[in-house]
Parts: sequence; structure tokens; C-alpha cells
Amino acid sequence: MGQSILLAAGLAVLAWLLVVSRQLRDRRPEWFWYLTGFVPAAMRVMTTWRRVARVNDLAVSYGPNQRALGGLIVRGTPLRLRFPRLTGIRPLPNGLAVRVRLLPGQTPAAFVEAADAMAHAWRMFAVRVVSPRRGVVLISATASDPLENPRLPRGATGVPLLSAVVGALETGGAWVVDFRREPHWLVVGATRSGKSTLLARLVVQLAPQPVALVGVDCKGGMELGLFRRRLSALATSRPEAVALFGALVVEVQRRMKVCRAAGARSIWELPNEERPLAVVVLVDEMAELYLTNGSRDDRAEAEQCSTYLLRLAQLGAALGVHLVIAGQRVGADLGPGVTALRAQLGGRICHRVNDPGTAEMTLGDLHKDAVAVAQSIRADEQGVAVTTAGAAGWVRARSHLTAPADAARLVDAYADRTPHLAFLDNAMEAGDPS
Ligand SMILES: Nc1ncnc2c1ncn2[C@@H]1O[C@H](COP(=O)(O)OP(=O)(O)OP(=O)(O)O)[C@@H](O)[C@H]1O
Repeated sequence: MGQSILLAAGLAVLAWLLVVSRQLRDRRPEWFWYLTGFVPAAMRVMTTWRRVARVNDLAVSYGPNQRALGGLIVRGTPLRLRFPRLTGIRPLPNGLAVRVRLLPGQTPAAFVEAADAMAHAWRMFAVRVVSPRRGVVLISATASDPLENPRLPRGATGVPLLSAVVGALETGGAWVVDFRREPHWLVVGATRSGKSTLLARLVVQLAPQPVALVGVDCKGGMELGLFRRRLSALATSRPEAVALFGALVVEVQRRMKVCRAAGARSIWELPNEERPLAVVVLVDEMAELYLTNGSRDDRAEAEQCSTYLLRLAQLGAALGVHLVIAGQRVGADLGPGVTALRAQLGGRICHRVNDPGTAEMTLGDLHKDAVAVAQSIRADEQGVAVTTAGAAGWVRARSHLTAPADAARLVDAYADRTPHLAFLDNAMEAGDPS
């Protein structure tokens, strides 16, 4: 009798533990990982390190590989290997990180190459290797793909001005586009890769803030038109875009004079009451601004557009005019000035792309090792992108999916916060072809 009561109690406790652990896994996956996954994974890393290092040529020998034996010179592989030391293994919300001290003569490249082997040996989803400083590599391993179902942040309050939480990072943190840190952004991706969703997410996040939003959507305003009521201006054709960019260049030059007179190097050094409003210009499909039918007028218009955009990118950063430029491709073949413009857009977001050259153009000039990762994004991973962020300089991330109708509803709630930009009044009239 007593035994069966004990057995029943044991079973009840077991069932309760199962339910609690399932709830913990679903609601607090990071705690679930800390409590159940980290220690075994850390043990695997520690116990397999020497074997992984040896197989992947990460161990070195300083002994000679030849020796004189009875008057003969015998060559061979030296057996006394030295292994680079692992230090400071620590948990991440969805994985672990460990530092490795490089031995003299070693470079991080061999460790980067061995990343896949480490992921398999440690049964982790992915391993990334970066070198935060000379002589050290940081190995970060993620246990599962955190981008399969990125969770919306709980309560999006407290976001600093000109910052937008647009999704989740592979490392488990929030994916934040921060215009104060990185003033201009380039968003690239093939059709249906998630560009518009990301732009929508940006608008949703910026809508409550004291920021002017300006749209340029030359595909007839189909994407950004959803947010018309929160946009201070929307250009839906190239003539309108040229007029709008021209007016913004004039405004930027005016702001420059104000700053110069006040002895300030940016609008953020001006007193609050004198500081002009920050403007975020969102361009959906940059190719529409550059492509021409070959006629002289068309070419001149495209060149004008390109010159204005470049000017805004060069001057706008310190003067509160920020660019987010999205397109399927970015390449010198689009038109003159594209490569120069790209150099000014320090923030990069590369979704799935159709050709390797586009990933190379989007990320290759900043982070060579990120290109292959961007090229491996699958068609069913919509919203997944490689973005410039974090200590490594780049990271995989996925935007939060908000249906267009929901995004429009969320943004509409802030329609009364749409600032009137008087300096754009004439431009929009001038650019209107009707
Ligand atoms: N973060 C995401 N998570 C899940 N699904 C997504 C995500 N982002 C986009 N999608 C899905 O992908 C589809 C295409 O996305 P989106 O319209 O943003 O792509 P796009 O790159 O703007 O395409 P186009 O160039 O044709 O306008 C969306 O309808 C949505 O279902």
C-alpha cells in the first residue's frame, strides 16, 4: 500500500516536472537552455577540443620534422603537438561562447574554416568564429536555430529615439536598427525575401517616435502607400523622388549652416529647442530610381536622382536625415553613383539573393566572411538576413513578421503624430506629374 502511494507520488512529480520543463522551454527557452543544455554542451566542447583541434589542423608543433638517425636524415610528422588553450567558456541565451588563445604562428582563418566541423562535433546548430583582438578568437556556438520562430519582444517600451526593434538576432538578442549608431542602411533581397516586411517593421517602430518619415516607392506606392497617413511625404514616381531629394538636400544645407553658426558638429549638439526634426527616408526598390529607357531626359533624371541621394548620404548623417534604401540588386550596372552610394550606407541587411554577386556587393566590402552565410539563406527562410551588428561585425537575423494590414493599423494609430515638413511642400507640388 505504502509502496504504491510512493510510486503514484513519484509519477505525479515526474509528470509535473515534464509539464514545467515544457512550459519553461516554450516560454523561457533561454532559461531552459541554461538549466538543461549548457552544461552538457560545455562538457562536450571541453572533452572533444583536442580531437577537434588535431583533426582540423588547429594544433601546432614546434619540434623539427627531421632528425639524424645513424647518419641518416629521417623526415616525419612531429608527434608532440601543442593545442591552443580554451578559456572562459560561458553560456549565451541559446548557446555558448569560448575564447581560444592562438599559438604563435596561428591565424584565425584556420579556425573560421573549422567552424562547421566544430558544429558537428559539438552537436550545435551553428558555430561562428571571430577575432575580437589580436591573438584571440571567440567561438560562439548556437544550439538551435533561434530564427525559426523569433518572438516579438515583450512590451516595446523604452526604445531610444531613432532605434527600431525589427526582429531577433541569431545570438538570441533583439535585432535593433539604430540610426544614431549607423545613420544609413542598405536593404537587399530577391523578390519575396522579406524586404517590405522589414521596412514595414521599421515604420511600425518609428511611428510613435518624434521622427518624420518620408517614403519613396516608385512601384506606384504599393508598399509604402499603406503607411500614407504617418508619412510626411510619399513620392511614387521618379520625378517626384527627384523633387523630394532636391528639397531634402536644400534642407540639409540649411541645417549645416545652423550647426556651423552654433559651433556644433551635428544637430545632436544643438540645444533641444533649436534641434530640427530627424527625418528617415525610406526608398523601396532603388532600381526604379536608376533604370532608364536610354533617352537623354531619362538619363539626366536618373543621374540627378543619384547625385541627390549621394549628397544626402554624405551630409545627412550628422544633420538628422537618414536613408534606408531597399532593392533586389545593388551593383554598378544599375547606374553611375551606386557604388559610391553603397560606400556611404554603413548599415547593411542582406536577405536571400538571386546571384552570388549581389551578396558580395552588399556585404563583401565590409565583411568577406558574411557573404557565404548570406548566400546560404534558403527560399523558405523569408525574413532571414545577414546584417551588420554586434562584436563580430555581422550576424544572422530574422525580422518579426507583421501582416501588412496589421502594420498599417498599428501605424495609423500614430497618424496624428505625422509632422508637417514645410520644406517639402513645394517639392511635392513640383514633382507631381499630374
Ligand atoms: N520575418 C518573416 N518571417 C516569416 N515570413 C516572412 C517574414 N518576412 C516576410 N515573410 C513572408 O514572405 C513574404 C514576402 O515578403 P515581402 O513582401 O516582405 O518580400 P519582398 O522582398 O518585399 O518582396 P517583393 O520584392 O516582391 O516586394 C511575406 O508575404 C511573408 O509571408
